[in-house]
Amino acid sequence: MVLDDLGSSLRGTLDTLQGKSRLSEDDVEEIVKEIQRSLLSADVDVSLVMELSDAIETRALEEEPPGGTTARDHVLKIVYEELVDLVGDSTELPLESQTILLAGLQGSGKTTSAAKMAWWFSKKGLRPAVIQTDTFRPGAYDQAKQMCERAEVEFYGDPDGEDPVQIARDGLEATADADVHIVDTAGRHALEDDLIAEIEAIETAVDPDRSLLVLDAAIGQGAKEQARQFERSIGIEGVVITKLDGTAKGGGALTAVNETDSSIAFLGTGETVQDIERFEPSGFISRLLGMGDLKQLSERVERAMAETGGEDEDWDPEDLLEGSFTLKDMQKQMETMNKMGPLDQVMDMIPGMGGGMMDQLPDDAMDVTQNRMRDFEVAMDSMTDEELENPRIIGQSRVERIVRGSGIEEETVRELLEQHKMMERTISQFQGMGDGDMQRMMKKLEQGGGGGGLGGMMGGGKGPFG
Ligand SMILES: Nc1nc2c(ncn2[C@@H]2O[C@H](COP(=O)(O)OP(=O)(O)OP(=O)(O)O)[C@@H](O)[C@H]2O)c(=O)[nH]1
Repeated sequence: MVLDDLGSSLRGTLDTLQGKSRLSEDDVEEIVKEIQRSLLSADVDVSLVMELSDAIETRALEEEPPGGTTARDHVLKIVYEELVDLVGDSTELPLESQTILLAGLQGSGKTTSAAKMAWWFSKKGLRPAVIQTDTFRPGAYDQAKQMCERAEVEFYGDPDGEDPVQIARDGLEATADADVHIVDTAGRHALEDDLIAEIEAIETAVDPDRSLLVLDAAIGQGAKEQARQFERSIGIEGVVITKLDGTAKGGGALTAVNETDSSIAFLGTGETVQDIERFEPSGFISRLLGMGDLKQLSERVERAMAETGGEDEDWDPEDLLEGSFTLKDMQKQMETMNKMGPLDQVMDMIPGMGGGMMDQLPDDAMDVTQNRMRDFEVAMDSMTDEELENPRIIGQSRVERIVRGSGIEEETVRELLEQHKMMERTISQFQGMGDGDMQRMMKKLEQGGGGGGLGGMMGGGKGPFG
């Protein structure tokens, strides 16, 4: 993901400041060098890098750390603030009726992003429609239609149409009842004159409230020229950076933002329609620096809760804080987690568990965890309602029956029961807490305490990463 290397190398450098209360010039020089190296290797424009590193250097040397602040925290705060400043605010996107035009080169992810954005607006309670005007790439129509079906949003396209401008006009008319119109356009391998002429004509026809440039995170310095041309022809209000789930560097996209004097609107983090995040500078940089992103996490939890809770009227997540924590509750929690997306993305958002901690995990740790969760679910499917409600009654003979019924190894079934006990203990600590206690607990989490719950799922019932 963008500047990923910056996060881990910076953490390493900052760790050498542990215990110091003041920064020396050498310390600052070392940190600034590390930041420059990471940003340049992530394809961030040289002048941007110099601007940022100068600002960090000046502030780190001149600003007095507030009393009681360690040198490490002081410099971390400065780096955080300057990076937030570098990536800029997110593109303004009022939750109201609007027309959005998507532009970009072939394969940048426009069609995928159109469906994802429509899904995102639909989750915000608006009625979106995607209009596909790509008459250039065979297959674009079917792809857009299928993705919109998956996103459960309205779609307009004309597989036999030859004039993209006419399709755009017809599309706006046919979907007049929708609030948000997202107009997808054709891409080309390179910025050719006919692509520019076509998109200008579409822009004139649909008169969008905002035009967004879709950029693959893998784009390097080429982003600059591309951004400049699109800016000149249609005006760019925001950038959508796609494929951030890959190994791409992302620095080129930051350059494009700077070049068009625009901002980042959305981040694409996978191939399915839900893999989209609204760009939030502070959360994004926190995550990058391994400080978690509570806002994205709570959005995901809420969405997943709405989906899992909605299917089962007997289950209310709030009950967790009252009655006993049963295996059924645990099963629901696991379903919720599955709906939240890949575990590594989720863990990155948990304060104290992202960044540095993730780096220490072996690459296959996440697969193991996903497999473990699947095994747990299969084992639970072989339990009776009585056992799920009251796991304490599960003795040796019941364990043997579950093993026979599910085909899951006895050791795994026992691990599941252990895991449940551990989570039950954690939940019981939350029970009976007042709001003030809750806030203190959240604060502790923000400062890096793990705890049971989600983290407890990671290890063999021995706590986070055990
Ligand atoms: N991993 C990953 N893949 C993505 C993401 N966004 C798009 N893709 C993939 O990138 C490829 C190209 O995406 P499209 O949406 O077809 O790109 P496009 O810009 O519409 O392409 P044209 O219509 O040819 O201009 C597809 O295989 C998508 O599945 C993302 O955020 N992550």
